[in-house]
Amino acid sequence: MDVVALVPAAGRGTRLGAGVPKALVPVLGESLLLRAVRGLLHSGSVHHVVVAAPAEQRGRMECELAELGDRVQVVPGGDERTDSVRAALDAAERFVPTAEVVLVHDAARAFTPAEVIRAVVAEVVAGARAVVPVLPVADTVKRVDADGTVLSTVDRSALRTVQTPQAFTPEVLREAYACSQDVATDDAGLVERAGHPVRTVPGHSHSLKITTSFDLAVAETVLAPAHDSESEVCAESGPQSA
Ligand SMILES: Nc1ccn([C@@H]2O[C@H](COP(=O)(O)OP(=O)(O)OP(=O)(O)O)[C@@H](O)[C@H]2O)c(=O)n1
Ligand SMILES: C[C@](O)(CO)[C@H](O)COP(=O)(O)O
Repeated sequence: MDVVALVPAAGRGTRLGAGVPKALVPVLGESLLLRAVRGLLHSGSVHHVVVAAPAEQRGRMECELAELGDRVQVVPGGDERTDSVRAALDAAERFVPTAEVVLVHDAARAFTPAEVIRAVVAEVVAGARAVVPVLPVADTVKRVDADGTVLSTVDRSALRTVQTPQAFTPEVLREAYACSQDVATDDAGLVERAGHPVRTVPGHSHSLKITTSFDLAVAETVLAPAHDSESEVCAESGPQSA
């Protein structure tokens, strides 16, 4: 099965406020972008990666990823995440027309464990057309009005927070993007609007989206050390396969 991952990395990182695009922010000496793309390829389930970069940072991101070889392409992204994914999807059709599974994975989720990547791919290989990793909601959730007064307490038992990588058949993702010019907060949202069922697999706390300076501190002290020691063990025991 030929698997391509699209990596939107064209965001500004406004909430992090690092002064450079978030994907280029280093954690223990390596950028979020390099960590995210290498994690996909080293999972053993992903064969090609198309990165959507800020247009003016395309060359810099190509240099950042050069060590990973020609299985990685970098294209200009867009103003919204959805625009960046659309640009990467168009490019993937040219670079990897043979792909049978397409993942979409935030560069900001640079510490996603390999087992999550392998799980979403396996679910599509097993017949699902769209798959997302999810976690249960740990806090009580309330609906509030514009003044901040509580309207109701939501039943959280059926609620899940959603991560990436999200996995699709190429046909379903293309159809979802062709059907809609809307901005969606995730890709599965467009697939849902196109009327297709979306399956879930367990997500992971280490797949945290690095959004704020607190998240970056968690990455430096917890996620990167754990990920780096796990990678050393995997390197010693050889590559994994899908
Ligand atoms: N126009 C955009 C906006 C976001 N992204 C990417 O989408 C992922 C998830 O977005 P988020 O974490 O919200 O990143 P930013 O948009 O950079 O964050 P902020 O809203 O704080 O600026 C990131 O890898 C980001 O680079 C993208 O490719 N193109
Ligand atoms: C796609 C996503 O990571 C799923 O949780 C998330 O919605 C992206 O967040 P953003 O702040 O809307 O870019």
